[in-house]
Amino acid sequence: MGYTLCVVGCGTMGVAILSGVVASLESRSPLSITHPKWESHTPGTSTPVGPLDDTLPTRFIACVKREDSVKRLRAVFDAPGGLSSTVQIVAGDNLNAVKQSDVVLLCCKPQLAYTILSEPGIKEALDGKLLISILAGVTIKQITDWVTPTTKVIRAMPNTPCKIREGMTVISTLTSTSGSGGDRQIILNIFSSIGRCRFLDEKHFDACTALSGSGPAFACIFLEAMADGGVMMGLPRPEALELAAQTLQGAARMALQPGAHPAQIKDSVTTPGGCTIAGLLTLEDGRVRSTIARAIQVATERASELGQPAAPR
Ligand SMILES: NC(=O)C1=CN([C@@H]2O[C@H](COP(=O)(O)OP(=O)(O)OC[C@H]3O[C@@H](n4cnc5c(N)ncnc54)[C@H](OP(=O)(O)O)[C@@H]3O)[C@@H](O)[C@H]2O)C=CC1
Ligand SMILES: O=C(O)[C@@H]1CCC=N1
Repeated sequence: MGYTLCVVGCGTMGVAILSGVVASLESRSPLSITHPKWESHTPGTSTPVGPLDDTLPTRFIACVKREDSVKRLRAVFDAPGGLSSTVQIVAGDNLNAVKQSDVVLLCCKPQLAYTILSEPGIKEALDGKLLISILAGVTIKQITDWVTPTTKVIRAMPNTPCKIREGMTVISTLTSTSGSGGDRQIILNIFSSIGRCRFLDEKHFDACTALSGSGPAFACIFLEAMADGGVMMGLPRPEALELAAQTLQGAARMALQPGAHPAQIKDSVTTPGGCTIAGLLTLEDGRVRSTIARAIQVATERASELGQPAAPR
């Protein structure tokens, strides 16, 4: 019942995904999370208290490189409401973790993927398992070439709001077999528990990486700039940030309503001769639309380079 999910390279995104998935499981009732065991540690308890289907993880392992990072993750997971009892954290032992897992989430830097997958025994430990890569710029074909043919390689592009279960994840599978049946359900269950998720052809992945993967950073620049404007006009900083963040959230939620369109939302705010049109014209004078759109274009082009060997300079 349930399965073990291992995050290899548990940094910013690994933490975001694990936090979201475990929080999602904890919000279900009755809940069954297996407290992890590790060879050199006292075995933890495993006390399922209710039914779970096989497409949900019940045990979690987070792998990092440095002992320092174990401490850092402990601080994250030991925080009030943290996940210390449900997530086993290990440094420098990817092989053991992968061996004990059914599904592996690869969350290291793109340039480390080959090195990690080439560690002795890893390929064999991945035999027949689901390997989900969130690496920017590294293709399914590249990863497939680095593992054995029985490993089912999936590509996903999540974003940091997964941490609060407001993520956007795009998923791609190269073949119908690697994304079929139970596997598809496993992937959907992981990523739909931490936000929205949709399947898209891999050819769109670099654009998705730029738009939704990098997007929280771009959105926060806009958010900060709005708040700065409020501060310039005398608003206290905390209130300015709250107003900006909630306004962006509200507008985004309206845009996600069925049949909604951002132009219609904009127009509905824009009273003829009013203050909104005055502000909008200033934004247009600053070429805000093409600047933002070009940022996505440039980020897409850069994403496509990330999985490639560095060109000589
Ligand atoms: N940041 C983002 O918003 C997004 C990132 N991505 C992709 O996610 C991936 C991770 O990004 P991010 O989370 O920001 O990166 P981080 O640098 O925060 O995390 C990388 C992690 O990999 C660990 N690591 C390094 N070497 C090894 C190793 N040999 N074995 C196991 N773990 C190792 C590091 O451990 P240690 O701390 O010990 O060094 C670190 O915890 C990237 O490929 C990126 O393209 C995708 C979508 C969004
Ligand atoms: O900046 C990056 O390369 C990663 C990928 C998407 C978000 N962060």
